[in-house]
Amino acid sequence: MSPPLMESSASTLVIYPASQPQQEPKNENNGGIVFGSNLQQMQGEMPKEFLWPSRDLVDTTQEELKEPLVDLAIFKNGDEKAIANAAELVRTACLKHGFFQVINHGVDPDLIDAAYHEIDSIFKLPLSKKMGAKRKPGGVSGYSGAHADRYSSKLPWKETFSFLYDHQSFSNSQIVDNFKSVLGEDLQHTGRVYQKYCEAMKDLSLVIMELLAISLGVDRGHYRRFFEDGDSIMRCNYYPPCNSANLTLGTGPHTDPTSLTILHQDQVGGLEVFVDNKWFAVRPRSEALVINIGDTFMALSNGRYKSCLHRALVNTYRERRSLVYFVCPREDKIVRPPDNLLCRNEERKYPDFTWSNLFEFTQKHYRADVATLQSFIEWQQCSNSKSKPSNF
Ligand SMILES: C=C1C[C@]23C[C@H]1CC[C@H]2[C@]1(C)CCC[C@@](C)(C(=O)O)[C@H]1[C@@H]3C(=O)O
Ligand SMILES: O=C(O)CCC(=O)C(=O)O
Ligand SMILES: [Fe+2]
Repeated sequence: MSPPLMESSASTLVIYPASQPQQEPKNENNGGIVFGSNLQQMQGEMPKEFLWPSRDLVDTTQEELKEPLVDLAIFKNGDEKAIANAAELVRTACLKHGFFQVINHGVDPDLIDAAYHEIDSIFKLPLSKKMGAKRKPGGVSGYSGAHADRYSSKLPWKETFSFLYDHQSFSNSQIVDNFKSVLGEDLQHTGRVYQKYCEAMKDLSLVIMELLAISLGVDRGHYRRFFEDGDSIMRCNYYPPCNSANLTLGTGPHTDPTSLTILHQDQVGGLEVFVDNKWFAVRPRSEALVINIGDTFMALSNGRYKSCLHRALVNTYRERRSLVYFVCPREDKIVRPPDNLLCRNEERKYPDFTWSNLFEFTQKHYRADVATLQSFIEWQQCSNSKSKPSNF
């Protein structure tokens, strides 16, 4: 029996109750919502699973944040005074909200364009093909339609495709191989584009790590060395247009559990950051990359640098895309601030943890939100007790 479609006129998505509930692990949604961009636009009332509480929706100021634009050309010129000035800009932004943008970052604009082009190659695939590449429970890699297999409420109005990037892989075709195996030979070129994109992101992330170290006054190479052998995550986001855009969110309010996020958004706009108790729009700048501090870097700086609280709105008329590279350490690395960051008698804000533990927490026990790190620390502390915090 084929599933009854709740579909209507032109373009973007279909949502249908599945005919048979599938065997899903605990916390996985059995409601049968399937969200696919290449099918038909649902009309009428918004399914209740996509409704977000008004406290998460309101208060957008429409104002743009005057965040610093950090010019990375200084690293090419080697002008130490300019580097110190840039580090000061970064420090001020990270102490306050954990967000800045970089220009002259060295990533080829044609590569960014190609990466956008390949977002379409992925999401315009038939739904059956995308479902064949579906993320496995407990892992982050693969296709996800509205995270409907994981959650049953506050579904994000988006499709995502994620994959891991091992900084130290001996193979220079790890992503090409991954695309071929999960999406087929036809997506080989897409894999090649993202292979190059991730290589460029890795190089850039290490430059930013150096700038962060300078800005915190620790050994300049400390964070660069810490992340050199990391295991990062690349995610392509596709947000279909939504005729009830004011009732839902593309990505709900959250801080990234990862270390540093390097994000490019298209010209539609929708990314917002929370500063001084208000949501501010981040103006899309094609020449810039957005940098967010994540929870793991907040811990590495002993809480000095704020993990950036942000969200993504959807648009009534236009589809939106973003390219997100989440910088992560190697999974078994102990996350702890460098000794020479801590002043005499300064208390540690967070106990030691490994990235693999925090990652697992976000995939198996907790839906990343505005309080992930604190909830993780409490969970770790009482991991032998029965009352573990959970927001599932
Ligand atoms: C460790 C991770 C959890 C998320 C994927 C990676 C990096 C960022 C996280 C995420 C994007 C933060 C917002 C909520 C989330 C559920 C999402 O909307 O996609 C998060 C990711 C996830 O668990 O899939
Ligand atoms: O699409 C965006 O602009 C934001 C996405 C985001 O915050 C995320 O994927 O973590
Ligand atoms: Fe994010």
